[in-house]
Amino acid sequence: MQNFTPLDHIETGELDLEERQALRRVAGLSTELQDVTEVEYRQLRLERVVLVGVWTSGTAEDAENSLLELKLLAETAGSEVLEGLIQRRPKADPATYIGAGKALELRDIVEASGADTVIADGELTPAQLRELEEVVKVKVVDRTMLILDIFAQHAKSREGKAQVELAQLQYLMPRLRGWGGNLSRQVGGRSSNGVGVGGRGPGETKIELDRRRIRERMAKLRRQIAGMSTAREVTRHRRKSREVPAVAIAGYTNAGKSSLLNRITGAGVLVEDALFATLDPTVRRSRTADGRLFTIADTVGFVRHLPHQLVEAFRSTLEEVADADLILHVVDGSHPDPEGQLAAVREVFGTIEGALDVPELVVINKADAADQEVLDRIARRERDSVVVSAHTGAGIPELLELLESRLPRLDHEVRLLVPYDRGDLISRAHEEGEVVSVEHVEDGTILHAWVLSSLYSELERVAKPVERV
Ligand SMILES: Nc1nc2c(ncn2[C@@H]2O[C@H](COP(=O)(O)OP(=O)(O)OP(=O)(O)O)[C@@H](O)[C@H]2O)c(=O)[nH]1
Ligand SMILES: [Mg+2]
Repeated sequence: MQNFTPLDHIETGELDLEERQALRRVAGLSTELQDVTEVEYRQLRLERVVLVGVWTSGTAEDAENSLLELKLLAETAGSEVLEGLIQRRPKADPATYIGAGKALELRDIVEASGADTVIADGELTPAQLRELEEVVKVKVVDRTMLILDIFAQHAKSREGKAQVELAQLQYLMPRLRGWGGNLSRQVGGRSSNGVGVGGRGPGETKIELDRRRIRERMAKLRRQIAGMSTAREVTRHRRKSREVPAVAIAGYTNAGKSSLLNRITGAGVLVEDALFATLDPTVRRSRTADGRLFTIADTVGFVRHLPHQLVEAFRSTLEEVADADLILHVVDGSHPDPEGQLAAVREVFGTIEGALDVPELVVINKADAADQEVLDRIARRERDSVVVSAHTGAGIPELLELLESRLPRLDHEVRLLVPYDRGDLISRAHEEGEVVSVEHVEDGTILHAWVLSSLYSELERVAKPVERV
């Protein structure tokens, strides 16, 4: 087939399929179907998809990587990928995304493979979606919709859910007119109660809402999100004012950010070989070898062409990164294109105010599975980097050492008599600083410790210097 490059290694594994069918059978026996969560319900719907991409620039390898990532995204959303096709052309066809002739070929492939959905590797205009759908005769979903869908499946917290819904509505708004009479089929999926890929969240029940009501809903969500991020800001401010240094783990999705957090803190954070396993930032407290307290936060993963609606909606979460004292930028050294991942993440950093000013330490992860040559190549390019494996623990001591050397130091030594009614200051010295000794005497506690400047100035105000200790 001229111009169309099938990717034969894109087939979904047999085991995967078996697992899914097993899941389907067991769940189907249950009489409590209405009780299963939306995510579980979603897994009952096995979707068979064909992927299609337009390759306009870059190498053939880039194009393949992009489609392989789309395959992972599709599988993360619960689909079974039947085939992947790429068309080389100077730019996407304004009418049908791929060329008209290729659209017909695609229709034949869809028919022959029994696919029920086509996923296009880009953001399509409403008209392109509609026209391609008319040719191929099955639902067409684009990359943006797919990512929004995954986020909708994974959002757990109230804030995360609100952020995703806002992003979905933003995506939907300009498409309301374009889809016209097709709207309910488009948004609601293919069956009457369908929540297929791209159909979750603002689906059926909201279709009847007119634009004005959607706008109202969006305004309400924005207010809610603003309220929730205020609460977070208060927490963050409190953390800041106590001068506990903050480390943020950021990076491409599936790079191993949560695994690294677990390795460093022993926190039981969900690790999954899935994209966007983490949507709600987890903050943990940890200590350096010399006892200094710091916080370390896991964050939502980034992906190439992260829908701008999502960047917007998740801004408050991403600001966590801009506020940190240090960013651990995790990259998967075993990925075919780690440099591309680093660049994609930095592009998102560029859109968050202040994020580029935060010192960044590149953590090249999955050393156990990566090519030594590739590891060396990245390490040469990224001068401020360390090679680790969250799995085996290799390189973690070096990482911690680097991390410690980058955190604000406890550079004030105090020997003070703290009055008994200020026991809180003693607790803080234990929490934030390094206590050498405490001794209880008649009129207070004699504290000998190393502390940060904030606590130092407060101690200076209320405590009396002592000679001995
Ligand atoms: N071989 C190998 N695999 C790893 C390593 N670290 C993480 N992984 C695997 O990579 C996958 C993703 O790990 P996570 O820690 O969930 O990655 P994440 O960056 O938090 O991913 P998202 O939250 O989805 O963005 C899992 O299957 C991990 O087991 C490593 O050092 N070596
Ligand atoms: Mg994670």
